[in-house]
Amino acid sequence: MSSTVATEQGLRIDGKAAAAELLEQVKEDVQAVVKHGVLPTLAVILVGDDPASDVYVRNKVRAAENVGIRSLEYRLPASTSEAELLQRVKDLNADASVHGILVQMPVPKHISEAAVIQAIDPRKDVDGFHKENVGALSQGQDTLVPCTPAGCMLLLRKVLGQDGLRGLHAVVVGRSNIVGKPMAALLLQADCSVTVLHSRSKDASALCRQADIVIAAVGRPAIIGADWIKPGAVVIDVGINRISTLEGKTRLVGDVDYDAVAPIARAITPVPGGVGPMTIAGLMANTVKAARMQAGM
Ligand SMILES: Nc1nc(=O)c2c([nH]1)NC[C@@H]1CN(c3ccc(C(=O)N[C@@H](CCC(=O)O)C(=O)O)cc3)C=[N+]21
Repeated sequence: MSSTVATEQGLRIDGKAAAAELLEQVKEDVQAVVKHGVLPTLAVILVGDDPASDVYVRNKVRAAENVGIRSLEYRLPASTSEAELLQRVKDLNADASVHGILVQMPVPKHISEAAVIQAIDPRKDVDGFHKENVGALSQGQDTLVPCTPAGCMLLLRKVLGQDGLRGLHAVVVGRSNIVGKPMAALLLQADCSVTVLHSRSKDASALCRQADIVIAAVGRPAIIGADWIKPGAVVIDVGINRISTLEGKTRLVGDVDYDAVAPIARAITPVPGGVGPMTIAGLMANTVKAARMQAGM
C-alpha cells in the first residue's frame, strides 16, 4: 500500500494508509510478545464526559482490539477528586498485567495535569509525557516518545527517505509539551537545523518561509497560509480544529490553509486523514514497546 498520492500539486501524504501499515507491524509485534506469554495491555482512563474525548477513547480501544492489545477502559465521573484519580493510577502501576497507562487529556480543572502525569510509572507512560521520558528524549536515549511527534517523523521519513532529513531546516510552529517541544527534539536527533516559532515570535511567517520542513502545531484553524511556505517544502499539519460551517454543521480543519498551500508544497498532510491516525497507531506501538521492555525482551 502506498501512503503518498501524487496529485497535480505536490504529494498528499496519506496518514491513514501509513497508520494502517504501522498497525500491521504492531500486530506482528504483539503476536511475538504473546508467544512469550505476555499479553500487551493498555489502560485508558477518561475523567468526565467531554464528547470529543469520548470519541478519541473509543477509537483507541478499537485500535487496540484490532492489533490484539488488551484494553481496559476506566470512565470516571467529572466529580472524581485528584486523590481518587492518583490512587487509580497507583493501582494500575502496581498491576503487572498492565503495560501502558493513558489518562485522556484534558482532565477537569480541579485536577492537576502535571500531578497525574508524574504519578504514572515512566515505564508505563505510553504518552511519553513523564519528566523521565521527556529527559531521556532530550538526551537522545531510546525511550517512550510522544505519539504525535513520533508519527510525524515516520511520515517525514516516508517522503524524504530514512536519512533524508539530515541537514534540512525544520520549523516547528508551536511549543507545547505534547507536540512542539518533543517534535523539535526528534528533528534535532535526525540532524535537522531546528527553529521553534510561537505566539511571541517576531516575523514568524518570514522565518517559516525559510523552512524545508514545516510542522504546524498551533491549534488555530488555517492560520498558516501560502505566504508562510517556501515552494517545495514538506508540510506536516498537526492541527485538529473543529469549526462550524455556514450550514450549521461542524468540520475538521488543520492549522494549515490546505487549498492555498498544497499547490506549492512538495508534500502535505491533509486533516483529517493525516497526522491524527498516526497518533493512535503510535500509541499502539508504544504499548507493545512498553510490554516488551517490562518483560525484559
Ligand atoms: N493523554 C492523551 N493522549 C493523547 O494522545 C491525546 C489526549 N490525551 N487528548 C486528546 C488528544 C487528541 N488526540 C487525537 C488522536 C487521534 C486523532 C485522529 O485520529 N483524528 C482523525 C479524525 C478523527 C475525527 O474525525 O474526529 C484524523 O485526523 O484523521 C485526533 C486526535 C490524542 N490526544
